[in-house]
Amino acid sequence: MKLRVLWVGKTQEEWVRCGIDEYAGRIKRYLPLEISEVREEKGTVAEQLRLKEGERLLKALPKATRLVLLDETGEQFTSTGFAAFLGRERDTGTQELAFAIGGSYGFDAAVRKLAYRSISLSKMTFTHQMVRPFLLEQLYRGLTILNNESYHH
Ligand SMILES: C[S@@+](CC[C@H](N)C(=O)[O-])C[C@H]1O[C@@H](n2cnc3c(N)ncnc32)[C@H](O)[C@@H]1O
Repeated sequence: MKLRVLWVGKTQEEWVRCGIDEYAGRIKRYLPLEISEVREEKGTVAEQLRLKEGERLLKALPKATRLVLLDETGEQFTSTGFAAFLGRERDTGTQELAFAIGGSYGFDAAVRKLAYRSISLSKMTFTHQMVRPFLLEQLYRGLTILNNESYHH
């Protein structure tokens, strides 16, 4: 199974980029990972930004992908539960599992409609930039759990 992480807009802070690079590198020891970045839309009308960014996210998705949205209102997992979810996808023939992080205003209806699941990292709202290393760390943690390694306590 291949993992894909999609997000909207460039990573602005160097310290966020360091976290992304660190955990993306670690994940690649276990599974192929591709990061897809789509252009952030400029403007002030939230619906228009969501619509344009949604079109770009959908265009960046290969056809045979299972799409999981990162959303503060989504389903919550423990890290072991998330590892079990990854393991089920890996072991039941999912070719590619894609995790999408929305732009500053989240996702539009077309993206939500296509999604297979929606997951929350917390009931709190993070910036779309901060969620990048948080998600990658949880993917890495999940893969170490599946491999019975000592990272998770
Ligand atoms: C600033 S948030 C957008 C908040 C907006 N109220 C919404 O309706 O989604 C930007 C993106 O970061 C991600 N995000 C922020 N907090 C999150 C959380 N607690 N769990 C999962 N994803 C989160 C989501 O992908 C979201 O689309």
